Amino acid sequence: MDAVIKKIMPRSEYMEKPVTHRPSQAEAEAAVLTLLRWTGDDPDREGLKDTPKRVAKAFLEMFNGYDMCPAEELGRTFEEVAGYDDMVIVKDIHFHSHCEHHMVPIIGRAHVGYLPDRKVVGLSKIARVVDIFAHRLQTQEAMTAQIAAVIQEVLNPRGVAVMIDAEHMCMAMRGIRKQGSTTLTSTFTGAFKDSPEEQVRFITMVRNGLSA
Ligand SMILES: Nc1nc2c(ncn2[C@@H]2O[C@H](COP(=O)(O)OP(=O)(O)OP(=O)(O)O)[C@@H](O)[C@H]2O)c(=O)[nH]1
Ligand SMILES: [Zn+2]
Repeated sequence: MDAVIKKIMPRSEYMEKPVTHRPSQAEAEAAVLTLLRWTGDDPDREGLKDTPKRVAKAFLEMFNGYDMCPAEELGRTFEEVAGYDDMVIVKDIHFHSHCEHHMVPIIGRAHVGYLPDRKVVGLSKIARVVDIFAHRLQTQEAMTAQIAAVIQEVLNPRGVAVMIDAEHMCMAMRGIRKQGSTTLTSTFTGAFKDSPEEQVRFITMVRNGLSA
């Protein structure tokens, strides 16, 4: 597995744990204090006294995707699946991310399918990969492509399909202020890319829960 990860790392930096040069906790707290002042509030008042510390801690949790390697999650595979080689879809994977433009939430659901080539991966690992990428600053397009690419490269299935349906709070809370508008993105690789029928089957199964 290490060899596989090493092989893909130079090509796909986002698949490894990105190198980060984090500031100190004190620097992070000072930055939050500045932003509190930027809101117009008084950072010295009782209710805000511990907020810089809490926000710095919350950031470590919400952005823990920078400390994890999505390729590693897909390392353990199973081959004893009684010859099953048809589509596997994990749908409705709810996630919270943050847009890289405004650092406000993206709330959505990912649907991930693949066509196994002899081996399958634990279902939870697909959701873990979604979470790792979600816990980094994102655009929806990049997140969709990254999930598909890491599954394709590490698992090497016959094809991968990823669809994301998400609401961007930067469009709801500010700016254009459109509530309830959602964005759909999809990436298809391998047999999904080559075959419109496989794409339709994926979309139908995601939408209906059953194939047509
Ligand atoms: N393509 C894409 N755009 C995004 C995503 N998240 C946020 N955006 C958009 O990024 C754009 C940034 O536009 P800018 O004009 O640089 O910034 P802005 O003045 O804050 O834009 P407004 O949101 O229109 O007020 C906006 O149109 C956002 O809607 C995403 O995941 N994908
Ligand atoms: Zn945004």
